[in-house]
Amino acid sequence: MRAFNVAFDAFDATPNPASLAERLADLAVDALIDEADLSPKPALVDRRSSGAHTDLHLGLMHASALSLWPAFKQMADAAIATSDINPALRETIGRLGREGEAAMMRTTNGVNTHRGAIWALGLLVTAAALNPDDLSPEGLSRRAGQLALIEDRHQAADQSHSQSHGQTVAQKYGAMGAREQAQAGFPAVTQTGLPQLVRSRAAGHGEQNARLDALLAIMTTLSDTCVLYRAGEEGLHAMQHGAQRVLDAGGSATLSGRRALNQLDQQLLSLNASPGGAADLLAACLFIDRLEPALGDATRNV
Ligand SMILES: CC(C)(COP(=O)(O)OP(=O)(O)OC[C@H]1O[C@@H](n2cnc3c(N)ncnc32)[C@H](O[C@H]2O[C@H](COP(=O)(O)OP(=O)(O)OP(=O)(O)O)[C@@H](O)[C@H]2O)[C@@H]1O)[C@@H](O)C(=O)NCCC(=O)NCCS
Ligand SMILES: Nc1ncnc2[nH]cnc12
Repeated sequence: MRAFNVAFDAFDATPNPASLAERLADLAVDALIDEADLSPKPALVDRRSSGAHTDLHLGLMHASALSLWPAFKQMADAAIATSDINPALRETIGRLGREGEAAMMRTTNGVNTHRGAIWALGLLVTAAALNPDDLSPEGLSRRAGQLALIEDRHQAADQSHSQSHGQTVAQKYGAMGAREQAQAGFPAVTQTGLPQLVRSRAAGHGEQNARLDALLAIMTTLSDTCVLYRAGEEGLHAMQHGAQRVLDAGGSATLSGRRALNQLDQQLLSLNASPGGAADLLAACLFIDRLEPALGDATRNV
C-alpha cells in the first residue's frame, strides 16, 4: 500500500497553480494579441492586412507579443520582491524593458513591433504586482506614473538607440510622446479609452466594436509620435479628426460609423500614417479592463 502511495505521489499530475507574476504576464500578452487581432483597425496591422506597414504582419505581431512574456513576468517578480516604488525598482524594470526590446528585435529580425507597448504594459504589469489589492485603473495608473517619473540612470548610457522617432518628433513639433503619457498616469487610457469601452459595451455595440470605439477615442486626442514621424501634423490632424468623425457618426457598430471608419482607413493609408502609439494604449486598456475579473480575490497575498 505504501509503495502504491509513493508511486501515486510520483505521478501526481496536479499542475502547479500559476504565480501572480505568470498570470500578469499571460494577461499582458493576451492584451497584445487581442489588440493585433482586432479588425478592421485604421492603417494598423490586423486580420485583414498589414495596414500602412511594409515590414509587419499579423504573425509577426503575435510572435513579438509571445516573446515579451518573460520580460513581463520578471518585471512582476521584481515588483513583488520589492513592494515599493523606488529608483532600484525603476532601474530593474528599465533593464528588463531593454532586454524585452532585444528579445522582440531578435524575434522580428529587427522590426520595431512593440516598443511602446513594452513601455506601457511593462509599467502597468509592475504597478499591478506592486499592489494586487488595488487593481483599479486609478490606482494602477498612479503607481505606473510614479514609476515613469523616476529617472533611470542606465537609460542614458544605453547606446542601442541613437535618436528614437519619438525624440525626433519631440524636437520638431514639441510633441508629448510615450514617456509623458506614462508620467501623466496614462490619461489616454483612464480618461478616454476605458470610459469609451464601457460606454460602447453598455450601448450594446458588441465587444469587437466596443474595442474599436476605444481605439478611436484614444486616437481623437493622442499626439501619436508614430503618426507624426511618418506623416507630420497633417497626418496627426487626419487621425484625430477622422476618429472623431467615426464616433460622432455613432461609432463602429453603425453603418454610417463604418463608412467613416473606411474613409479614415483610406486617408491614413494614403498618408502612410500608422497610429501605433494608439494601438499600444488600446492594449493597455484591455489589460487593465481584465485585471480585476481575471485576478480578483484569488491572487491576494500571493
Ligand atoms: C520612454 C520610451 C517609450 C522611449 O520613448 P521615445 O519616444 O524616445 O521612443 P520611441 O522609440 O519613439 O517609442 C515610443 C513608442 O511609443 C508608442 N507611442 C507613440 N506615441 C505615443 C504616445 N503619445 N503615447 C504612448 N505611446 C506612444 C509608439 O509605439 C508604437 O509604434 C511603434 C512603431 O514606431 P516606430 O519605431 O516609429 O516605427 P515605424 O514608423 O513603423 O518605423 P519605420 O517603419 O519607419 O522604421 C511600435 O513599436 C508601437 O509599439 C512609439 O514608437 C521607452 O521605450 C523607454 O525608455 N524604454 C527603455 C526601457 C525602459 O525604461 N522600460 C521601462 C519599463 S518597461
Ligand atoms: N496593430 C498594430 N499595427 C501596427 N503597429 C502596431 N503597434 C502596436 N500594435 C500595432
